[in-house]
Amino acid sequence: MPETVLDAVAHLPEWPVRRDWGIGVVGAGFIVRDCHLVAYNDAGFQTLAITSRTESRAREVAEFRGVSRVYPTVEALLDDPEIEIVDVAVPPAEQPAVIRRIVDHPRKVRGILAQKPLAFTSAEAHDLVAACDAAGIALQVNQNMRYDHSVRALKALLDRRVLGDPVLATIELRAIPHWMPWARDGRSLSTFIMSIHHLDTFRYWLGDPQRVLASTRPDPRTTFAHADGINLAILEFANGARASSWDDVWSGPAREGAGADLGVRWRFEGTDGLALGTIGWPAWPRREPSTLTYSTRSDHGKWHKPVWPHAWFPDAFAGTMSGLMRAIEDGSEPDISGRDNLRTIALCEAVLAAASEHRVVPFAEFLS
Ligand SMILES: NC(=O)C1=CN([C@@H]2O[C@H](COP(=O)(O)OP(=O)(O)OC[C@H]3O[C@@H](n4cnc5c(N)ncnc54)[C@H](OP(=O)(O)O)[C@@H]3O)[C@@H](O)[C@H]2O)C=CC1
Ligand SMILES: O=C1CO[C@H](CO)[C@@H](O)[C@@H]1O
Repeated sequence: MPETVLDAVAHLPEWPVRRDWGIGVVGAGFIVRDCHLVAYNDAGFQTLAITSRTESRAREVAEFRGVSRVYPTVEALLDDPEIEIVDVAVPPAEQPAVIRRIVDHPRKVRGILAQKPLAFTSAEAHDLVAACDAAGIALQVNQNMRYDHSVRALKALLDRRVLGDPVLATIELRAIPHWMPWARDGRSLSTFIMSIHHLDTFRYWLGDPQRVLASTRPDPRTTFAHADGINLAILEFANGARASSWDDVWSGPAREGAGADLGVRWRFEGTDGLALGTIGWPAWPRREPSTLTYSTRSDHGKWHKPVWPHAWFPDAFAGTMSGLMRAIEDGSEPDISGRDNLRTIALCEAVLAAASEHRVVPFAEFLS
């Protein structure tokens, strides 16, 4: 049996050699102000400049978080010779055009960290990956649940086969995302904005599935028109493993006077062991660390309960940036590259098709 005790840093990112790569940020909204810039400051990363659609908002965020340069446009930011990495955090419908402006600029930066979803269709995501390739710019996608500390620690256990052969993985989200105004204009609501985190996490833990089953219904609280609110998905893998996410963005009338039972719980069962996790994000803005508890046949009923102070929001945001910096240093493909993310976008497409057409969808149908 493999050693069942996790090493003390299994839940953390591998850090780059240089932490002072010059970062320029596009967007000055919630996620930049309260997660990206906080996590980068904590990690010792160097955010040199920011630009956004509304310059005054960029200026406010820059002053609040200590970013010294504010530029009126993406192009002005790209003209700054010290900007090596561009961190894009604009609404999904705006993102492809911003990435194309970065790629088309005469001065080529070394890397782009794009938000999830990379795009709302596979075709657009493919175009963006090809454009970054042609420009020689490394593209990383901010699927930062892979850097949630419980999710990452489980991956370390799986890599060491501590739990044996994978049997069943589940993620149960009973939480209420704060949908931004831009969320109403997309092709999809929950699938491409929230479920994408869990679908990507299943790919990180288990690889690509063979088939997808799914069902969706609108969430009774969300007043704007949407098809995919509450999402139930089942993934079938070639090795026999199954994964299922219940993305319950309604969670009952918890905001309307009923008692609330909110949380994100996951569970992974293998032939030799069982792991249970929680993701503390629903407590945001309170920092609630994610947790992991696991036990194997050789533990004779005892549980391992590593404890750490880190939380998905904001700490995991340093991990995805770190992955991009390491790839630039090594000249290798980023760990959550645009190319890898095409498969997560394909999985979102498969879930949407399975749910809306009421059929079992082969994953390969959306790979091209
Ligand atoms: N990985 C994760 O865990 C998370 C990812 N996200 C992603 O981050 C992105 C931003 O979300 P969030 O911060 O919540 O949204 P906000 O609406 O709070 O912020 C969006 C920001 O982008 C700016 N913006 C919009 N269009 C452009 C443009 N064309 N060029 C430059 N700036 C532009 C807005 O400017 P203005 O001030 O004028 O509106 C605003 O500052 C989304 O893609 C979302 O999916 C969000 C939460 C978590
Ligand atoms: O990725 C995400 C996770 O949480 C956010 C805040 O509720 C969502 O809006 C979002 O886009």
